[in-house]
Formats: sequence, structure tokens, C-alpha cells
Amino acid sequence: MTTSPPDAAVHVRDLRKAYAVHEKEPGFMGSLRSFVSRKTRQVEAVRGVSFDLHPGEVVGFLGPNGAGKTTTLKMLSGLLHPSGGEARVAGFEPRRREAAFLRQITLVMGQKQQLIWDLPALDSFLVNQAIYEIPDDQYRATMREFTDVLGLDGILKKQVRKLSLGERMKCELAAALLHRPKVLFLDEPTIGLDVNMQESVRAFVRDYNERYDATVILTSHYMADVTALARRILVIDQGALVFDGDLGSLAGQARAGKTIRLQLRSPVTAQALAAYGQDVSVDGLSAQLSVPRAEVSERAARLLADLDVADLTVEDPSIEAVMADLFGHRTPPAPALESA
Ligand SMILES: Nc1ncnc2c1ncn2[C@@H]1O[C@H](COP(=O)(O)OP(=O)(O)OP(=O)(O)O)[C@@H](O)[C@H]1O
Repeated sequence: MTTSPPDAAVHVRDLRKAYAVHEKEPGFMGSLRSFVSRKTRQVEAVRGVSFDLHPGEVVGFLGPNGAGKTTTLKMLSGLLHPSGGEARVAGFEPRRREAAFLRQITLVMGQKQQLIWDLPALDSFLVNQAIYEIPDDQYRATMREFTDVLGLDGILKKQVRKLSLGERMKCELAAALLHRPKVLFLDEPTIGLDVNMQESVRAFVRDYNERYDATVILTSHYMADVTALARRILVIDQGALVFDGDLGSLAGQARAGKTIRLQLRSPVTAQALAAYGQDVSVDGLSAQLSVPRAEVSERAARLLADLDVADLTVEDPSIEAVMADLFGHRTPPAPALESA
């Protein structure tokens, strides 16, 4: 058993989870056979994950579908017992689900709801106040603050079933954070929301993180969430951590080249630009193309020499492009890329 760094908000060592899955052959006879002799298969959802987060750190937890993100977050919040390894969150062992631990954490799952459907959100807030034994003055202060940052005015007294998805998600977040947890597990908190609502949720999480120095693990399929909130990225693939580092070096792992953006003084055809790079697009006097990272300076110098360029900028590939590069193929487990 290893010791966790004394100041770690989240400490994970060699964490594992295998699910036992019952296998059934198709059809009626298959059902009968599996009734008599049940076959089970182990699905290794998480296979020895290790990382430490310090208090106040916000990390993006990324990976393709089925990589093991939700399973990891459920183990860290004590909803699932690990099959092996060690986890400590805010100094507690999550699987014990002690009341003092539950007061320190929250798990928000964008796809699940905790608000009572037929009642106004305010009633669910009061239930949470009672469950978490939040003193009245703290409850009022937190409600004022959340109402302000999330714009909850006018929606708290409406039946939850009558709220829009975005309004409901704001109330879900407020309910989940009312007890001012220090460690937030946010699993797809912006799923299905429109761009403005996604931005409100991001602003709220950012504000909460700064105000309470809360540690946040965030999974999202919207890369804008991750780039706006997290500096450090953990990438999990087929149950194993394949990257732990900053956004910039994640971009460096991908085959995707850099993007050169051009503002031109006189028009150029896409065909002419194809001589300098790939994925060329031209829109009036603006153009962009992708070039291999090792050849950025040489291609940029050629473009400046050959064309009438007013402005030229070089950008890293988008994180979507990086993830598509890393996981678009879906072949055998990816090799370990980097451990920072
Ligand atoms: N209750 C369960 N029983 C059996 N297998 C499960 C169970 N829950 C998850 N799995 C399997 O474990 C693996 C990891 O699933 P998990 O939900 O943790 O992935 P994820 O990274 O959160 O995926 P997504 O991005 O699609 O939500 C998948 O192969 C999934 O099918």
C-alpha cells in the first residue's frame, strides 16, 4: 500500500474495476441454456489507473466511448467498489461512504437527474439542506450566490418537469453544490445544452472553483468545456491512462499538423495553396491549411515569400482533431504515450 501525498485532494493508485457480465446465447434455446448453466465474462473497465490531484486543480478526463471514465468517477465517489488498487478523496476512502466524505464531494452526471420531477427545484434544495445539515445562514448565502451566478431567478419555483433542459441542468448543479463540496466529479455536465447554456455552466464551475478552491474532474464530449476549464488533461483508453499532461503537449502527441491561417491581399485558389499543405480551405481573402509540425517554419517562409500575405498565424490543431487522431482508428489498445 502506497502513502498518498499529504496534500492530495484525490489520490489514485493502480485503481481497477472488472464487471462480471452474464453471457447469453441468442434465442429461446440460448435463454434456456443460460438458465441452466450461467456463463460469466469479466469486463475490465478500469485496469490500473494512477494519478494525484492537488486541491483546487481542475482536470479534463477524456477518452473515447467506453474508455472507463464514468466507472472511475463512480469509484471515486464511492458508488462502485473497486476490484483492486487504492483511492483516497479529500483524505477519505470513497468505498466507505462516510457522512463526512459525502459532505466533501459531489457527483454530477449530465445524463441522470437528482431533482424531484414533480416539485419545484426549491423543494429539492430544501431536502438537500436537510440531508447535508446545511445551516440556514450558509444555505441562504449559497442560494444568493448561485442564483446570481447561474441566473436562477424565476425558475426555482417552477415544477422541474416544466423547465427547459438548460434550466434544469442549472438547478441540478446548484442542488449538487449546495453543500459546498471540495471535490467535484462532473460527468458530461453540459451534455445536450445549447452553446450559451454550456458557457453559463462553464462560468459557474470556474467561479465555484476559484471561490472555494475546489478540485474538479470533468468529463465532456464538448472540448470547449475542457479547454476553457482545465489545464491538465488525463486521457483514458480501454481502461488505462494513456496521457497525463497539459493541453499543449497532448496536441504534440497527435499526428495532426499545425494550422496556418492566412489573411491575403490578393486572392489565391485552393489549388495553388495545395502545394504548401493539406486540408486547404479558402474563403475570399482568408485561407487556412494544415502543415506537418516539423515543417511549419519552412512552409510559412515559403508562403510569405510567394504570396501577398497581410497576416499569417500558426495554431495547434483543435483538441477534437487530436482526439480523432488518437482514437479515430479504434484498433488494439493504444500504447502509453506520456506520463507527466
Ligand atoms: N454495469 C456494468 N456492467 C458491465 N459492464 C459495464 C458496466 N458499466 C460499464 N461497463 C463497461 O465498462 C466499460 C467502461 O464503461 P464506462 O461507462 O466507464 O466508460 P466511459 O468512458 O464513461 O464511456 P462513455 O464516454 O461512453 O460514457 C465499457 O466497456 C462498458 O461497456
